[in-house]
Amino acid sequence: MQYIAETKEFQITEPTVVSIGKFDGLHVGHQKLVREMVRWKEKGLKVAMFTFSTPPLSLVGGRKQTVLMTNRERMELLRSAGVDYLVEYPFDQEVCHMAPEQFVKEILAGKMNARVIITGPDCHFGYKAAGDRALLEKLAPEYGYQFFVVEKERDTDGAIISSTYVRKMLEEGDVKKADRLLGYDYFITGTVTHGRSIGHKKLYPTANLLPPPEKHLPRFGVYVTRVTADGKTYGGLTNIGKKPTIQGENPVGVETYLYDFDGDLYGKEIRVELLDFIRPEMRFDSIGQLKAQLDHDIGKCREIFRDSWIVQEKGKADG
Ligand SMILES: Cc1cc2nc3c(=O)[nH]c(=O)nc-3n(C[C@H](O)[C@H](O)[C@H](O)COP(=O)(O)O)c2cc1C
Ligand SMILES: Nc1ncnc2c1ncn2[C@@H]1O[C@H](COP(=O)(O)OP(=O)(O)OP(=O)(O)O)[C@@H](O)[C@H]1O
Repeated sequence: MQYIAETKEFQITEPTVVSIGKFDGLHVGHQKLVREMVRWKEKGLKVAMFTFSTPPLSLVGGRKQTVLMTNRERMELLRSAGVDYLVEYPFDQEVCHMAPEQFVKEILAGKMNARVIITGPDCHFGYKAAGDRALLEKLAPEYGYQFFVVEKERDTDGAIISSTYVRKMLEEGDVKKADRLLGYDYFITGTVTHGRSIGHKKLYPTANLLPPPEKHLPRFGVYVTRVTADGKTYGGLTNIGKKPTIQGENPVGVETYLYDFDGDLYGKEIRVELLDFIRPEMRFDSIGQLKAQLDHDIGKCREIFRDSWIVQEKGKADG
């Protein structure tokens, strides 16, 4: 896949099938759209995604806008979905003020070399987001592309799947639903760092990671997780939050106890996939009480991994 980021100076010469959007999380609705695009490969088109690069922590209405995926994670998922070109266009004043027709002419038909454009029904682009499906349809003959709309994929209860909806489910701690909407298990990756060493002295040893500031985190609490570290997969129990039992202001951390692991992960990159919500993060009156709760949580969840294929299956697949 060719990754074209932070530049406006590019020209795709191969004919393409193009879509526009944020594609945050690449949920099952996005995946349906991408599958429709990939079908055009047999007709000789390359799959090209037009997205805007999101600054690491953008402010929307004065509120920090977190994302399901960092730009790098999105790039990796789009690559494995079969995308040939990923354009992360700088989101600046010029493009914000571009007339919709000019956007179609210069960017979609021009730089992206679109012969086919596929979007959802609510696609918007250009100045004041005035460009829409009607305009794309109208301009198709003039700029020599075919235009198709993919209907919105819905959840089993009829709700339209969107990145906003997935973020909301995570905020409510409903990771099972979020995972279903995403079509894969929501994950957080990062490098294992040193905590305050209270864990291995008084509690349990844990692998701590500080998530990137833009990463959307679920409700603070304890989650059953699958952890990949050093090419191996482990069952885990992960606390996401600020450890209110421990004095002082702690940064938001993702801290995992790994089952059947005895080793050192400091400095290594790990991937923590969220499978189920166990309980909210709580403030205990003493470390002793927190320890009693951890004994209980760890014991209870060991059963989940013993009875389940979750970790073993992944282990087999990894060879
Ligand atoms: C499974 C699990 C559940 C946890 N639950 C809580 C909790 O409810 N409240 C809390 O204050 N800390 C909780 N913690 C965090 C502990 O306070 C933390 O492991 C300990 O302070 C060690 O931190 P350190 O690695 O920085 O030394 C939990 C940790 C784990 C692994
Ligand atoms: N559920 C869905 N089914 C099919 N296509 C979808 C679905 N959701 C979004 N799309 C399409 O994917 C493209 C990228 O959309 P975008 O990432 O902006 O959507 P979104 O998930 O609805 O995000 P947000 O919640 O931020 O509005 C658009 O063409 C959009 O219409």
